Amino acid sequence: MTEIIQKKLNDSPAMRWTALVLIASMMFFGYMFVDVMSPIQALMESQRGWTPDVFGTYAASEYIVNVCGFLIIAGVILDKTGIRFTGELSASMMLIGAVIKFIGITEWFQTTAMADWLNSWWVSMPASAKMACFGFMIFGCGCEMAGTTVSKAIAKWFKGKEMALAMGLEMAIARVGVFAIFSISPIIADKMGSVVAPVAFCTVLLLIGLITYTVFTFMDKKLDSQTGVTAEESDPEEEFKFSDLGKILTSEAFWIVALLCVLYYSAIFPFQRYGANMLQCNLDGISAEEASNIFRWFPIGAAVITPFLGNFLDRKGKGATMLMCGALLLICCHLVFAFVLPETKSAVIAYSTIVLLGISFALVPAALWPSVPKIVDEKILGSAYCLIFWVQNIGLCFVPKLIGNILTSTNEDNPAVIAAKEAGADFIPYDYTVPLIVFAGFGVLALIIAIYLKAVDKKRGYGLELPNIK
Ligand SMILES: C[C@H](N)C(=O)N[C@@H](CCCCN)C(=O)O
Repeated sequence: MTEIIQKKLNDSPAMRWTALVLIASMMFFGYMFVDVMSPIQALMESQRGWTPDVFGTYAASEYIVNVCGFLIIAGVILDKTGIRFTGELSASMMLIGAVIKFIGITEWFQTTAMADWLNSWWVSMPASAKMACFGFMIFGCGCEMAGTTVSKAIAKWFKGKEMALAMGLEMAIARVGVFAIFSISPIIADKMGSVVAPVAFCTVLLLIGLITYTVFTFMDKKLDSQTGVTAEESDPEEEFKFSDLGKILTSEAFWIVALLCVLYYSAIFPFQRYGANMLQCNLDGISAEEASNIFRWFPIGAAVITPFLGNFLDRKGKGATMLMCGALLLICCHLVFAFVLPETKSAVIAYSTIVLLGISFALVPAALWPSVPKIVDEKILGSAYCLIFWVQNIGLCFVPKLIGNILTSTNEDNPAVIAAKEAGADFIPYDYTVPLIVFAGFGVLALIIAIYLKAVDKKRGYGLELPNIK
């Protein structure tokens, strides 16, 4: 008897890589929007009165609704409704949040009765900042939900194929987005003479992201029709149930990965906020711009290396070992920044440590996210990703504030800082030793958990050290 083997859409490399480009575009534009204001903080202060404190509140607003439980609901939505609906919902929420933020910072909005009312309470936060925070909260819900949806979509399309490479490429593309917006946001603001222009530009890009994801949903529908997955045919046994959430939360492997994730990322993303300033404080006589130029090798280095490590993971495995190496590198880098750089003030050490930190930032994400499908069932993968993001978002929301407080309190008696403040200097030479030790401490805990994960993997046989390509 002749068996007819039907080729599925994702069996074609051209089709599955096209799908990746379409979904990664949405994240590329999303990551651009996240950081659109970061390089124009000084302009926001002069044009809209956003002090560093207002900026801190604005940055935290991205995560606050997620931390309050939205990501748990997002996981249920993702597993109940699937990647097509959730992706569209996420992209729409990102767009709606962006539009609110755009309106909030326009010249026109500042003249409205609503702005007068918003200015009448919590007066240290201007009306523009309150509206921007509200928009950023909605955007943040959409962006984090999109991040988990994209991971589930890649796991579906690349299962048994180049899954880690695809996840690595998606993250690399997103990091290029951060690099791109850091470069072009000040140029657009300068050319158009307003902080509104870069935000408007990124809002339009989010609309394009919604369109690219919509195109992907047609491809995904076709794939489901080929694999025979339709709403009517789905097996009740295979359907997501609320009790599955309990299964995830009582799984030891889930908590190991979630804790590793929050500890590692707490020493990365919050550090990213202070990194350029830390370099300026530790290297004598360099400007903020020169410090940023050194620091930008960090995300770009990670973007270049992540796909190669993803490819290595697909073919050779060694995921748990990669997590350990990444955490170890992180500790070494933060300790070099804390103790070696202030003594030597060497640009060579600064550059090489930034590159090494970039390698760490490639090793851990490249190994961490493709490991999740190995430890949880596919039907609860969306919830597992969302719950990991939820734990991680708690760290991302509060660690920047913690580091800010530590930086302020450990520099209260610093004569150089006191003198610079009294002179009204633009640049304050902070001593970053204690915050950097705290970052290294997160790395030590992440390393201990990574070692434990490797031991658990050996015992339970999750296959974290095995290649993905079968
Ligand atoms: C900030 C966000 N929650 C996050 O963890 N981002 C990861 C990538 C997660 C996988 C995306 N599909 C990152 O390393 O940027």
